[in-house]
Amino acid sequence: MRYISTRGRVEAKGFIDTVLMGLADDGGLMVPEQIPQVPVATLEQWATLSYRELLLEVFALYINDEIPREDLEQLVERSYASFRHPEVTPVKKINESLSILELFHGPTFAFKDVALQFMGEFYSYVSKKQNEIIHILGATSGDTGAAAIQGVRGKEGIKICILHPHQKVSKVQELQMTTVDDENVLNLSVKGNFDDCQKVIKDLFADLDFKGKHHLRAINSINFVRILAQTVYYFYAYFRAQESAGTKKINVSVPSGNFGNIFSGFLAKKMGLPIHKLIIATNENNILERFVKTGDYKPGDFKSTYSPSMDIQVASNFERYLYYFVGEDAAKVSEYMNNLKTEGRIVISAEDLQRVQQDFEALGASNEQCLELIQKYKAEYDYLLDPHTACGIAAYEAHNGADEVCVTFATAHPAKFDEAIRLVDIKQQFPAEIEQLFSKPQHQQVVEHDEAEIVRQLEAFYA
Ligand SMILES: Cc1ncc(COP(=O)(O)O)c(C=O)c1O
Ligand SMILES: N[C@@H](CCOP(=O)(O)O)C(=O)O
Repeated sequence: MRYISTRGRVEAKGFIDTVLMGLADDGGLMVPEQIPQVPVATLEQWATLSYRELLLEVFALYINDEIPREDLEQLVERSYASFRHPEVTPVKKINESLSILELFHGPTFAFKDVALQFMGEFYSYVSKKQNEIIHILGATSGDTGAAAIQGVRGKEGIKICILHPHQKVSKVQELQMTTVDDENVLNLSVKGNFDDCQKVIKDLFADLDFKGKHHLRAINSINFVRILAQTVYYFYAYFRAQESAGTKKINVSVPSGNFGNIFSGFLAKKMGLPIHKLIIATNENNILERFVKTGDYKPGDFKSTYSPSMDIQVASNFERYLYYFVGEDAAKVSEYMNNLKTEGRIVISAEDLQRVQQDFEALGASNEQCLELIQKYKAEYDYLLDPHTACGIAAYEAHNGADEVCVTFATAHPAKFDEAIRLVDIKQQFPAEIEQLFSKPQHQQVVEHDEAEIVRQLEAFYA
């Protein structure tokens, strides 16, 4: 398998080089040259595999022989040894039409651990095997940063710098990132929002001299390996839902911001997994909902909500979807992305919108809906939703049809977002791993939203 850029101006690469490249050198995102197809007979065989076995099968379709099978098995073992649940991502049945895929059993209690524990091991492997310098640079609205730091803290040959928006992440997210005292970790708390942080890192990755000089590597979902690792749990969730769905169609409802998680579902669907609808759940930052309903992709005003990890206007992975939407025409993607830059929007025709709506439904939940659902599910099912998952439930309730079942993704543990949980007078007990963070000293540099200042910090750190 070779990988190419959505903008068509990068020579095809193998898997390891694609991961090391992160953002494509022409500013696009890397995608596989062809999406591997999984026949129905293979899906039937995969249906009983464990999470780890499934991962090996999915990855085998994408990495050729660049990582020997035994090495991959060890990477997988090490990656998921830190998970607190033997199934890695268990599925809980809530009622006849709803199950919840719990993606928060990793070390930092959010879905990001699933891909980033693997990525930490992968970078460590490549650093040792190929003597590569790994200087990670990432942006976070709270969860990616915590998971990435946890995945590589103290690892030889690796340094990591994470930009997070100052005072716009939850207290637990901030503590998870900033109480780490390993010397290979730098936290920059940027006076701006997540979109500002993401733009800075995209600019720096697009500056090929800077990227090359400092050996910059990406951990955000601009990196294709993140997408691939997230694809595995779509298969796992589908197979669990299938066990009791009978003849009903299976939907997934996915709390979304940067469009990485749901794009992994789109990829799984394109590989042949017969998911019926991909339901995009956002909060009041509802650019994705507006696109699915009207065909107008236009960043709006940034809003701070109770689900801060999804406070995102510019959804990074939307470009990967566009690539498939326009029939893998890189010139057309470049034109659309240029429109976004110069005119501030991408508009598609009513006819094309119907194609979008064949795959996707969408809902942007309000802050009030989010709190109501946290209360309702606690009262009716004794299940405590985190506010992001509550947005997923709102979208499931709005869009799941009578002959359909839905797996809603629980993307974070409620303990990470106690600010919202307290508003509905629910007192939760923190897991010990989170409780102990409150007594630790924090390490972070607060910086202006100023690229030159951030560059100075990075040059000193990576030297
Ligand atoms: C808890 C949580 N839910 C949902 C999302 C949205 O996922 P994505 O950015 O992949 O769309 C994020 C952040 O990305 C998150 O941290
Ligand atoms: N919500 C994310 C935002 C970054 O998304 P990514 O999937 O591109 O890493 C976060 O928690 O940081």
